[in-house]
Amino acid sequence: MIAIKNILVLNNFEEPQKCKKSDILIENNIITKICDAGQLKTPEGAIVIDGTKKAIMPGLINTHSHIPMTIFRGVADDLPLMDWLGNHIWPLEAKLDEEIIYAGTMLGCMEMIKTGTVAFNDMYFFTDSIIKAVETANMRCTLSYGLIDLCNEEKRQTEVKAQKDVLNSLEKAHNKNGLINAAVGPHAPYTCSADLLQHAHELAKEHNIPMNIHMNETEDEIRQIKEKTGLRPFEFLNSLGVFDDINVVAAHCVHLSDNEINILKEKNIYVSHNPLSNLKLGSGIAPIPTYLKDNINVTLGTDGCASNNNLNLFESIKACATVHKGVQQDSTVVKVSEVLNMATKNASKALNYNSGEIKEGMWADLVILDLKNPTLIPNKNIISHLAYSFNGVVETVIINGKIVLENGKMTTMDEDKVYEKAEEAYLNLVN
Ligand SMILES: C[C@H]1O[C@@H](n2cnc3c(O)ncnc32)[C@H](O)[C@@H]1O
Ligand SMILES: [Zn+2]
Repeated sequence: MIAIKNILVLNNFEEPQKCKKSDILIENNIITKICDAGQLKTPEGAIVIDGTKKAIMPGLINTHSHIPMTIFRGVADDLPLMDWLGNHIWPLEAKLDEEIIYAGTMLGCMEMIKTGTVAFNDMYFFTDSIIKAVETANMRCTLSYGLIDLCNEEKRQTEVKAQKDVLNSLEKAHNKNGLINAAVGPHAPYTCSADLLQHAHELAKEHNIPMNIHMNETEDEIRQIKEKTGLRPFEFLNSLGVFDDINVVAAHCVHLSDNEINILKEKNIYVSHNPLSNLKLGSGIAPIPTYLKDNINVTLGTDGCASNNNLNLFESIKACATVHKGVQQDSTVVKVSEVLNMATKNASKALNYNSGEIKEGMWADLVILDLKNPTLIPNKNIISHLAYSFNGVVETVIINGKIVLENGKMTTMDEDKVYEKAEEAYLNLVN
């Protein structure tokens, strides 16, 4: 049990004036009580956190990452997507092994936790190593294996077999404490055959799990699909039935026609907006204000550390809250509450979680901020600061009712060892 006393609860992004100091009780992995400050009787044996001069917010949820790619930080800067992937990232990924993946995932979990992220939706390879690291870190996640067949029948068969093993591992991991969840991850329309996309869709439906896919990131890939199929990517996948009856998290969604935006609406597709990756790779800027007007579900992601180059979701929040104002020359678009909801409750809905808000009965996935932080002062407008000024350095993080970061220190891992292993992994990757 954890009792948090006299803390400012940031549970209403729309009406910041209604946020007040309260006491919170966590039992097992659930928030069981929220009451006025001073009203909670501390249960015997509870860990007590004094929340004076602190605030608590829902933990952030990153809906698009490639967590082991922390090891790729800085390896291929200032290149466009296809050159970056084909000539730099994929050749290096051919050298990956279980140790590199484990080291990269440990570093990624540490970075996310220290910057207030409690859960992430990931697509990568070597899923067993990722599971091992995430279990050590005690993070919540939805993991998918990146399916790529480049329209080659032999490769498709290997991918289908690998996918089966991955789902078995993920099911076992999920059964331990529910922290690890499965998704299917066809990489993108330009790397997957129609058969592979349909196979992934069938699996998602059969297992009642989401699909995680890169969509319409660049004009170049859209041209490729149009040449091959006569249709734009969303139209092509829709014609295959790939969006039917499942939750789809579509990363990027930078360049969409009006008809494709209608497909987003009709099929209730969740957009994972990755503004910093799109800016760095020169891909473009997604029309988020249009999506918001159309009531499309928008969430936020970082993408991997070779295109961002960090996993601090507060940076993506600020980018999202500012870049669209500049592009549209309209400072009223993408409001603070909208962008904070993207990183919390919208993401929770996309991934079928019970978090993203601070309410009785919800999972205890929470982040405590020390208000004695220069980027949060004056302490008056904290919710505005979360979007525009906060540097992301959080004090305490609770995931599934367990304290994983305490006064800025990881409780689940030896930080120096993680840094050392990540340096070693980098050398093994590039040499
Ligand atoms: C899982 C595979 O996805 C690759 N990847 C990482 N970031 C991106 C991106 O922005 N667009 C397309 N593909 C991406 C990663 O390197 C793996 O190969
Ligand atoms: Zn990506």
